[in-house]
Amino acid sequence: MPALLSLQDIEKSFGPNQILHKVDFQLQKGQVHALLGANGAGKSTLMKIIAGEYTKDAGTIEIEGENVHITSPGHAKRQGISVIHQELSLVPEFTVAENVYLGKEPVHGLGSFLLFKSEAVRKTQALLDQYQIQLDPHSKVGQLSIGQQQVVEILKAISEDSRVLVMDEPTATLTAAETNQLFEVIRSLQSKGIGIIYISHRLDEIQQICDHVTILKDGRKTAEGPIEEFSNERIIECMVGRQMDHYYPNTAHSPGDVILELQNIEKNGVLHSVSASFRKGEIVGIFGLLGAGQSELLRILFGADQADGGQLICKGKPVQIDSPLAAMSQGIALVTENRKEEGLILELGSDQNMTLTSMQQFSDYGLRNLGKIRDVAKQYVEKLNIKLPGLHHPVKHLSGGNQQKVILGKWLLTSPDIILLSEPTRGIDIGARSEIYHLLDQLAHEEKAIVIASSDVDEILGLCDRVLIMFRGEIIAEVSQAEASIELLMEYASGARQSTGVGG
Ligand SMILES: Nc1ncnc2c1ncn2[C@@H]1O[C@H](COP(=O)(O)OP(=O)(O)OP(=O)(O)O)[C@@H](O)[C@H]1O
Repeated sequence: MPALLSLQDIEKSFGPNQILHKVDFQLQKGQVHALLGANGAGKSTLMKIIAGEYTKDAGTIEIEGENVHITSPGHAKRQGISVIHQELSLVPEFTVAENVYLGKEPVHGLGSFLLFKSEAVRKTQALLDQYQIQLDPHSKVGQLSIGQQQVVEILKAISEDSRVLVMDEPTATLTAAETNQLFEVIRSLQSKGIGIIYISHRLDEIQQICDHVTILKDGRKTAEGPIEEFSNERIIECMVGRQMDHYYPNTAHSPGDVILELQNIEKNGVLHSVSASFRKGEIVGIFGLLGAGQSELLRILFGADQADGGQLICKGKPVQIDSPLAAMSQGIALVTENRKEEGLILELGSDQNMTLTSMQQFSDYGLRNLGKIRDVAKQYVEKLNIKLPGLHHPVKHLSGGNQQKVILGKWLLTSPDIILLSEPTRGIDIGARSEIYHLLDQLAHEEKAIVIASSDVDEILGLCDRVLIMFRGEIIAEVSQAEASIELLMEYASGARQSTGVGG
């Protein structure tokens, strides 16, 4: 039987840079096929070719044995190929059914429009039944969770008879429970013969949901086969080209004086009586499910949002942090989750982007020291393993993960005393993650206070000296690295285990 989708010898260049080199990829019916590779390896470029967003320079594409020449996104859709992007394209004011059948409504006449609406509900319900998905076709999409909204996107794709679904980091913004629900939907699609190309940097998920892997490195396929043949170690080796002995640094820190103290921080409806203290030279994790208040807390500490009550004490003095500028003058930096929106000037190169925020460091008598800028940028490009054609190359052309690394580099360069990070490795490949963990460890040894809010349990357990766990806007427990385990963290974070009465 021919493969559902077969790519052979695909090549693609942008200007002088060849991005894909004779890449082969075969997707079978009912397969969940992981497409893996470090940031910049070429995964998105390959997917954009099958989605009709880019045209290939060479190679062939076959769908169920038939040669196709995909010319546009519309054409790819008609061939049964759909991409579920991270940024969803739904209309929040419309119902589930209206969103699924959006764009297919009749143009003329109220009568036929009303008929269309009831037809849309009927057809959506039929799809929900067919795939055994629990969702009300009448619900307004804006009121659904992100996980449910993603399911609506999937329904939209299958309503158009998609046979190939590309999912790009589908769980990046999902809670653990939503991830499990998504996996159930994926299994149901799989059982009906739909093929899924699954892109993710989370190896635990890949082992759980995928049955086949293809790995790219620098635009070349380095390995392919059933998931059973791939341990995490082997996957990493194929991705980064070497073994990784010490993924986490695992060095002991010796925390010094308290540098930042939070006393009863309140934010109406979001945070309740949050007290904590952070010391020089330690890495503290803040763990909670999505919406537990951890990112809001960091925004308040950085002055991006204002608290409604409570007190902050920085370096022994009560302080008012009412703007990011005020935070920066106290030596506080925040690497946010929305790195793309908040972080880059797309037309500028990585050197400029990384050094803009810490310009004083790179100026001599008011003039920019271009040599210094270049040297420091180069150093961080190496440290963070940023893949780019050149330091001046506009960051808009970098892969998503590499853009994130540039922003991370920018903040690390401001030489802060207190570094707050929200989901610091989301979208970042495994090799670079490890580099970042080692860098943060080194910064802790240089007496910086590091605070990481993350929903990645593995990262919290592997990196942090102690963990504060948030549930519904409160810190309900504090556990040391020695005590922490996935089960314990999840029990607290889900509310199944009660508070240990922390505070202070
Ligand atoms: N439109 C473009 N113009 C120039 N270069 C591009 C363009 N799109 C992608 N590239 C380059 O192609 C390479 C591969 O990028 P791609 O986005 O395919 O990587 P990826 O494997 O999806 O990475 P990530 O995990 O970071 O998303 C990168 O070096 C990127 O700079």
